[in-house]
Amino acid sequence: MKGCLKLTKLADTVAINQSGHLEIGGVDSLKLVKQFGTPLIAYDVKQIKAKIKHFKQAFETAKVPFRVTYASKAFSALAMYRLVASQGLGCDVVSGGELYAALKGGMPAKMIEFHGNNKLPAELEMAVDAQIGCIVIDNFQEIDFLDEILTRKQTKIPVVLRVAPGIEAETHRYISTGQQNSKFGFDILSGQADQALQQLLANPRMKVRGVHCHIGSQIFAVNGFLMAADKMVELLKNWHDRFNFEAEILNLGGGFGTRYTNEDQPLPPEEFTTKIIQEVKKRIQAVKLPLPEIWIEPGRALAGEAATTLYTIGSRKDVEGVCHFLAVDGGMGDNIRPALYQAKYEAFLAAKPRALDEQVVTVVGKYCESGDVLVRDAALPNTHPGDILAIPSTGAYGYTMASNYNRNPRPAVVFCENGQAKLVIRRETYADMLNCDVVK
Ligand SMILES: Cc1ncc(COP(=O)(O)O)c(C=O)c1O
Ligand SMILES: N[C@@H](CCCC[NH3+])C(=O)O
Repeated sequence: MKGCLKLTKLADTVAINQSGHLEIGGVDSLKLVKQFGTPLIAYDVKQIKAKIKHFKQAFETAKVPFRVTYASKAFSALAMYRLVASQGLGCDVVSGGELYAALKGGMPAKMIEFHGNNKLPAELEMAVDAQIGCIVIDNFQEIDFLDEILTRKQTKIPVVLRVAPGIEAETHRYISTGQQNSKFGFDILSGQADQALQQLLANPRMKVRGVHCHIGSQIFAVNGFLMAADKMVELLKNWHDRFNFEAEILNLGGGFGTRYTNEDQPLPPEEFTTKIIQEVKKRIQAVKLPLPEIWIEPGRALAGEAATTLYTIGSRKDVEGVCHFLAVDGGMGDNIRPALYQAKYEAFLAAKPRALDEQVVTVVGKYCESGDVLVRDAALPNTHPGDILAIPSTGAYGYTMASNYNRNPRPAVVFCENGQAKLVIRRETYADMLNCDVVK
């Protein structure tokens, strides 16, 4: 492959400065590397703000009551909670650890909702003590745990009931959650959801504010969301007629697909959201119920495309006709997604993003696993040890799913905006990694 045209079309969001280098939030990526080292996860803050604005605008234009709740499992950092809170968003948390971080990050307690299929009693107690906005009830055991806590503390909490709407989302089966055999939420068909609602309505300490569903993640077709909306409105009508229940909130979850490679063509957030809003309005009007607040929970769609990971290229292994491996100084410890979901990414050189491709290689990490692959069949110009490789769209489920496997430290994270870079998570040190080893 000699001097081929670039095989990959760079995303529109990739900025190139006058030196021809990749620029992130107005900062030269090579300068970032000099200052902070690699691997480095660099966010363009303006991109996050723009995504937030587009989601909100869809609701504002439609003039419907709403809340956009950031699914913080996508990227849980104090700086991120602070940023999304400053833009008027709430957040969802799925563990005591995320709840702790959200509160420390300045997210108002009332703007937090708590998800999870096995919330521990201690986590529920933490949520009750903080008086968060609502607990999303997922199963019968949780009702019992929560009831015990509320009775002991002589207090109340708003709750939302999560159901599995029986929708098969078109995505990887590991990240599909709305189908009947999902581990999340109450099943509708078997009558478990009815039973849960009746139990909650009879409990004076839990105020049922609404219903929730989430069909899965990295979904491109809006159809699944529309089907879920239909199912949920049908359920609300049924519950209104049978139990006199009026929902204040209809939460349709997150899962909006984003661009990792050229193959991904997501609808813009405002278009996607507008279609969902229209469907809910139409269905609610048809059954003559008052329109509840519509909530959505984007995670990846806010954080994913905004970050690029910068790596330093190291060794390579070529066996003609057999394999071509190019290794970088990170890997599955900072991005497990290719190994876990066969997720696809693109790569280019930070110093010359538009240079002609000369080779096709498998970009691998430095971890002691053959599955430690970052990009399969990456078309790249000729590379040399020390060159900086950029992998875009790494802002969601990268850092939060990172590990210390092989005692490799987690990378640093910077927020870049208007030509300024701010370190928001420092690089882990070898000493950090021994913090929990109590036998020295
Ligand atoms: C309940 C819930 N809400 C929101 C999300 C966010 O998903 P995504 O990051 O794909 O938007 C998830 C993750 O799949 C989830 O489980
Ligand atoms: N972690 C997954 C998504 C799961 C979302 C949580 N339910 C990913 O990287 O795509």
